[in-house]
Amino acid sequence: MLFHVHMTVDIPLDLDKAYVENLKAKEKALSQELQQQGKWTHIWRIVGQYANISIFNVDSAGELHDILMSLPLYPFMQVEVTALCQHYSSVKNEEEAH
Ligand SMILES: O=C(O)CC1=CCC(=O)O1
Repeated sequence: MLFHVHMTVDIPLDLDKAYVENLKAKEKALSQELQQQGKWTHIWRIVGQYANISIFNVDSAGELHDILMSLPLYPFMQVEVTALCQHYSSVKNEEEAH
């Protein structure tokens, strides 16, 4: 199942800098692990915002939920999830679309 996920990060300015850098490093490591596994297939920075647009390819909505909850920066994120399915005009088959 494909999901479009819009993550907006808002970290309080008074948090300890080392703590924040550690969270970001953990976030990056987990994100890259999930990308290597083919579960987090795209991540794009939204220009001018501390936000990203990502595409996830997971087995279920529940799996996506668990992944999002496990993100180290999750407590400081607003997350909007949109479920995707194949458009009838798409020239790609479902596998290629991933
Ligand atoms: O910086 C962000 O957009 C938040 C984030 C998600 C994965 C990652 O490495 O950073």
